[in-house]
Amino acid sequence: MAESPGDPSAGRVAVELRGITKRFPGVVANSDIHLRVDRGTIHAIVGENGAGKSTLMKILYGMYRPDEGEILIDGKTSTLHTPQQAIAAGIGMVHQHFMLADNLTVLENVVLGAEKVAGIGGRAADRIREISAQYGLGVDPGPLMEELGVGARQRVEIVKVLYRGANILILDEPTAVLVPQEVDELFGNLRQLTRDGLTIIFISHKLHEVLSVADAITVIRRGTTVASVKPGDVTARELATLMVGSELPSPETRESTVTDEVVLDVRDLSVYTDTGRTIIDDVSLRIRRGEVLGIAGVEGNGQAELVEAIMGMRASTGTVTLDDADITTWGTRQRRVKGIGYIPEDRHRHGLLLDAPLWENRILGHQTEPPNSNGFLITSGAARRDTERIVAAYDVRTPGIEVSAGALSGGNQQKLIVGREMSHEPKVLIAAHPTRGVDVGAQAAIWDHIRAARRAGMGVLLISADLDELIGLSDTLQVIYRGRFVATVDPAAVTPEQLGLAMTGATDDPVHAGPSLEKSLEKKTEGEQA
Ligand SMILES: Nc1ncnc2c1ncn2[C@@H]1O[C@H](COP(=O)(O)OP(=O)(O)OP(=O)(O)O)[C@@H](O)[C@H]1O
Repeated sequence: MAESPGDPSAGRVAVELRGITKRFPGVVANSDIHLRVDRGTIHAIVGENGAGKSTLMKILYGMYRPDEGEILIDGKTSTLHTPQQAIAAGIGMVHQHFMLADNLTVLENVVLGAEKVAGIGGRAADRIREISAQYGLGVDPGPLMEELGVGARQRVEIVKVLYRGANILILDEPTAVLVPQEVDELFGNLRQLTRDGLTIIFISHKLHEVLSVADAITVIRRGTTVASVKPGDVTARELATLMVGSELPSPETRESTVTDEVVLDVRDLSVYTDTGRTIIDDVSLRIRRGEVLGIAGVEGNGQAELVEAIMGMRASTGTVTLDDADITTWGTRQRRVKGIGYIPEDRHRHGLLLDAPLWENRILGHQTEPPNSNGFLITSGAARRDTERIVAAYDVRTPGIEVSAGALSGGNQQKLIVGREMSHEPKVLIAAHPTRGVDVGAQAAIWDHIRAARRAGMGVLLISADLDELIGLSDTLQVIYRGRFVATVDPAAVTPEQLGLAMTGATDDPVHAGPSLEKSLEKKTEGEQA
């Protein structure tokens, strides 16, 4: 339907959704959604886990067909039944998990699949430079993707959708993987894009960021739009209340529960690529009972490899001791049974079987442990009952434990994994981004669970891109840069900005410069031997 003549908003509304409803078996994911996004603005979509944000964005990008409702782009009713149709209508999606191939150049990645739109080779490279210059994105078509950091990769994703002619960009939690400086840069880029008339729609759980960058905010709750607000009119607290009906939590942990008993001792760990490049360079760490050791670093500096080596998923040199056992040569399963819990960074590759029901996912990785097994056989009744318990204790929003894990919203998948790993009362929890993608309410609940387990003596290795979380939960903080620990930071004295700076390799700031843990470990070891 065309807009009515004389409508004062004529030409201003880039996207209008009228009465969008989308049902999945047992769930109404979107129910009578109404949304108006003005052209040339940044519009944030917020809401608790499972509220229906991703579903709505997938409808707008042509990945799902709505059961009811109408989509208007620039005032015209549009049929968006495939991403191709959405792209033709000027809509682009910047995914959170970058869809870029590491072994190709920026040019190749941008052009991939779009050759028909703008040609290839020199012409395409020129066009990339042009787009990059127009919006101040600083993207050069030449380098290989693997040479680029996270912020730069995200800008390549943005160039990629602009190259395909998008003027409405959807970003799914774009800041989840960025350090504060990169977040500022991204927001600068987004503002530049809107100044040039583009429209940005983004999903976020970080309410302070939403308030600082958005021109308008729409709140979705239980599948429907419950409020549309201007950032100047609400506080983060009010926004949280609109979303989840609870107040903003704080990760701050005041009491210390650190003991003298070392539970995990990693010495001289190195990891190499197949071609012999060093990814982890002689790293040592110790975690004591009741201690959270946080690792801060820009993504891609070796934290993923460090975790995988400690879990026995990746070949490494050095030694790993858990309690009194040298587990250096043990497989991943044995390490889990001995008491290492693992919340993986990539929940789809390492954490869940998306096609399997929730209760089978409860068993995953813990096949030989109670309540999943009696030592010989899988005890599915007990596993089912325990899944019900986890669903209740961790507030996993699901129609039941028989639905497949892939049908849960991202945040609810994460809650299931955290619940499963905590259920086995691990001695050590290796937690990579434990609250990534979960809403403020669930985040507080996960922090509480981690704090309680720490009080009971669990040691935690925490990797997180959320610097407030790292600073708030950690007893000790190490900064990892290019595969090495480059600084030890006191979480009680550092600000997120200072920590962000340290993560980029700067070491002249008095707050984070200090003796490295490796050095202090060496000293301690010498003392012990003497
Ligand atoms: N493919 C699917 N099949 C069945 N149910 C689904 C599917 N995708 C989503 N759902 C359900 O629809 C509801 C909305 O999910 P959606 O992913 O849109 O939430 P969200 O707001 O993006 O959550 P999060 O913040 O956790 O990412 C949830 O109850 C979810 O379980």
